Amino acid sequence: MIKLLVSDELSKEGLDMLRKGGAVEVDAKPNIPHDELVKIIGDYDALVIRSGTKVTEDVIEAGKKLKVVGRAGVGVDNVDVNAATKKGILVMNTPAANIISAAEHTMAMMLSLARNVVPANVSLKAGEWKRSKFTGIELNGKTLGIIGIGRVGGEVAKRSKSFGMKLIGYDPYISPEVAVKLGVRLMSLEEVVEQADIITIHAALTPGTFHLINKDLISKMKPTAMILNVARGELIDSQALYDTLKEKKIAGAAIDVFEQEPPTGSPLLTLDNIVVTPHLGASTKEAQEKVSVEMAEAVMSFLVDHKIKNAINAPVRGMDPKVLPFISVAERLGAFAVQLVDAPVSKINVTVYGDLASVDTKMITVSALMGVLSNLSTESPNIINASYIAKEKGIQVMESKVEDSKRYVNMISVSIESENCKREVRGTAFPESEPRLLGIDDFDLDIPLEGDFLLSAHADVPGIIGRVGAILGDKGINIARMGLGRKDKGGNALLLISVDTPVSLDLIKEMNQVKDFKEVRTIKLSGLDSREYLQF
Ligand SMILES: NC(=O)c1ccc[n+]([C@@H]2O[C@H](COP(=O)([O-])OP(=O)(O)OC[C@H]3O[C@@H](n4cnc5c(N)ncnc54)[C@H](O)[C@@H]3O)[C@@H](O)[C@H]2O)c1
Ligand SMILES: O=C(O)[C@H](O)COP(=O)(O)O
Repeated sequence: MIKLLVSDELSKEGLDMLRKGGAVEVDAKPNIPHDELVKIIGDYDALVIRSGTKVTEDVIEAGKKLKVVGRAGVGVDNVDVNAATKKGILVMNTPAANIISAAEHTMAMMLSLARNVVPANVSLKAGEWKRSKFTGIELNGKTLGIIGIGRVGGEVAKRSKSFGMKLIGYDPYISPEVAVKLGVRLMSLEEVVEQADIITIHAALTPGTFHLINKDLISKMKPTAMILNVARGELIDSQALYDTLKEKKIAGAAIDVFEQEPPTGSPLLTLDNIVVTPHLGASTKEAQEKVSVEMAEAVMSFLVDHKIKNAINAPVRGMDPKVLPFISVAERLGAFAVQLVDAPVSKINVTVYGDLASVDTKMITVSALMGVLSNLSTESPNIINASYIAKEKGIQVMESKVEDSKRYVNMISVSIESENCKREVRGTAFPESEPRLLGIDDFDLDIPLEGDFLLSAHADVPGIIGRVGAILGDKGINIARMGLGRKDKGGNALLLISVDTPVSLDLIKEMNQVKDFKEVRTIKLSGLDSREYLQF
């Protein structure tokens, strides 16, 4: 039975969905201490989390059976994605399910800050009636600086525009067209910080965005300006923010997220010009239902049907459907090619020809690599860790694209180099048919790319096929199909026989001694035939 652990609070709807059908045994242990998680994670195939659980390297190492980490939410900065990738563990999230809630919370924080809602509430409840003390500012006509104009930043832009705000922003990765559509004038980070009346941060936390808003930038803010952070605590240098607020060098801040959560003992909590909430951006009934249901669906369909959705560390995002039938072709070609070389592989070149040359073919390269590594590695390569394992083994991976595919609409070539040789195999997928092998080195063939083979390179002399047939017949090995290729009459020839039972290595050794045979090999693809292919 597949076992799944939920280690943060997940709404009932998601939990019910995970438990529906009984295919998966679900344990919910919200807020489990880290040490306890490390102790028990070895029993589980899947882990579902929110931002509370830290999926650090020790969790990944201890997760011997772990296949997937599902983040019910956006940020995966609490997951060591590199460590998961090395181990072939899929990491997925729900990229859009809570963004409206995060944007609405940003607006709530902005309005609350602008109109002193929180201190006025405290004052009135303490028996005071001080109206002028809490005079605020209008958002109308103010300049909002949005740093990080992705999903949440974009939603904040739309809402702020309807409040009559002028929008400026910084995001090194969005296109000018998207910014124009949102009505945001793009400028440098420094200019945004200097010109904005209110700054709101919505970048993802990455090594490159840690303390993006540092002491130097904070010192450039207008003395009347306010800053909001509903993204991640680590995006702002909180010591610099504290010093600035303490000295009243800016008007205020509204903070939902902290460098350390919970922010126990943080000096920020002692200031009266800051509004804080305990990471509530996604804490609405609607968002929690959506993230939990979406994550439950995605994790179940991965565990049960081998379908991947919203992957963080698999090369499937935006994959063209055209690529799909070629995934198993590439894997089989890789597995075939590597069995043609005897020395350690130093280089793999995957070339796509024809129609495929116009689309993203990263999945084809990774699949070919998986085929190669399935014969070289004990580490169970999959689409997630194949590139990492290849790098570890010092194998150089190259990809090329050629628009002209000669005779075929599409073709893939996998060539493998080792110290003393270079071998190449070519193949394709015809519509509604099994993968086909179209050639080996200089020889053209056409034979289904499945099962086990006997390959013979020999002199093009009469009687070879008969001799091979007799040897195999003698051992009770049935020939299923046969492909024959030669370049010049009387020169070199190649025979590829698809056999019903594998040919033993002893027989291969024996045949290599026979006159006229230059290279006899057995090639095994039968392990791949029974493999469950991932769908997207
Ligand atoms: N407080 C909450 O509960 C809550 C809820 C949802 C999301 N979040 C957080 O909000 C943030 C935004 O989420 P999203 O869904 O919009 O993510 P997103 O990936 O859609 O957008 C992030 C944007 O940041 C931009 N970016 C990357 N590097 C940058 C840099 N150096 N400077 C400026 N911009 C940069 C990216 O180009 C992208 O447009 C994330 O940090 C996410 O974890 C928090
Ligand atoms: O990145 C996110 O999705 C938010 O920070 C929400 O985090 P949460 O799931 O812990 O509320």
